[in-house]
Amino acid sequence: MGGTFDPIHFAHLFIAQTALDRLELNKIIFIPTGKPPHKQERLITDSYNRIDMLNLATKSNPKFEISSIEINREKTSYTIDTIKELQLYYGKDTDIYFITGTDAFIDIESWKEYKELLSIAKFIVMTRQVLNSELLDEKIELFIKEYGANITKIEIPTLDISSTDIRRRIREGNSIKYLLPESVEKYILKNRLYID
Ligand SMILES: Nc1ncnc2c1ncn2[C@@H]1O[C@H](COP(=O)(O)OP(=O)(O)OP(=O)(O)O)[C@@H](O)[C@H]1O
Ligand SMILES: O=C(O)c1ccc[n+]([C@@H]2O[C@H](COP(=O)([O-])O)[C@@H](O)[C@H]2O)c1
Repeated sequence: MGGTFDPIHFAHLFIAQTALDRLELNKIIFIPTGKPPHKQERLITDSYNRIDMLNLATKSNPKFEISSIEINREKTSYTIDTIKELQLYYGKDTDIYFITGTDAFIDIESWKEYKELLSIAKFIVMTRQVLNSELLDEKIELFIKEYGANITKIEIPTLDISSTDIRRRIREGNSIKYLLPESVEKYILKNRLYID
């Protein structure tokens, strides 16, 4: 599961656990982006802080792992490069799924080499609000027909949590309690993240 995770919050953890359960996966790998292709207009928090928060949030779940493969890449993080690297590492007999929310997936045609990506990677797409669900379904159908894509859409209860909202709350001096794990909340306060 790729993401900026700036910071990780309960919706991320919930969709990861839902994917794990529904598809009976062996594990979830959280892959924080190094230089995200679609978020270059804003300054992303240092990768070591985002990794620290991921560690705190996932440490109680033995099926959750974190990978630094995108962080360690000098260049922009593209999902196609990540999938190819993972496929090489785990071998052909391992099924690898890329987990994403519908808000990210609906723009996949703007991703690097998206046609090839859709043909080599399996996707798990989690519903998220702010979405034209008819358009999404049309796209999924087209991708399956045109590129032989393997896409599993999972309907989840709407979770109105985002990293953007959490950062805004901190800037405005509001509480972020119950939107993310307490250990992550404490880490953010201690390290004075997102204050300006
Ligand atoms: N509330 C949510 N419901 C469903 N999917 C989510 C939710 N929050 C994040 N995701 C998905 O998790 C992945 C990683 O998300 P990301 O790290 O960009 O978090 P975000 O909350 O969307 O961040 P930001 O607000 O900074 O854009 C993306 O595929 C995104 O669609
Ligand atoms: O590969 C691409 O071109 C590409 C473009 C946009 C987003 N992604 C990936 O999609 C995931 C979710 O992105 P985001 O911006 O919602 O955090 C994250 O792993 C990004 O690297 C990938």
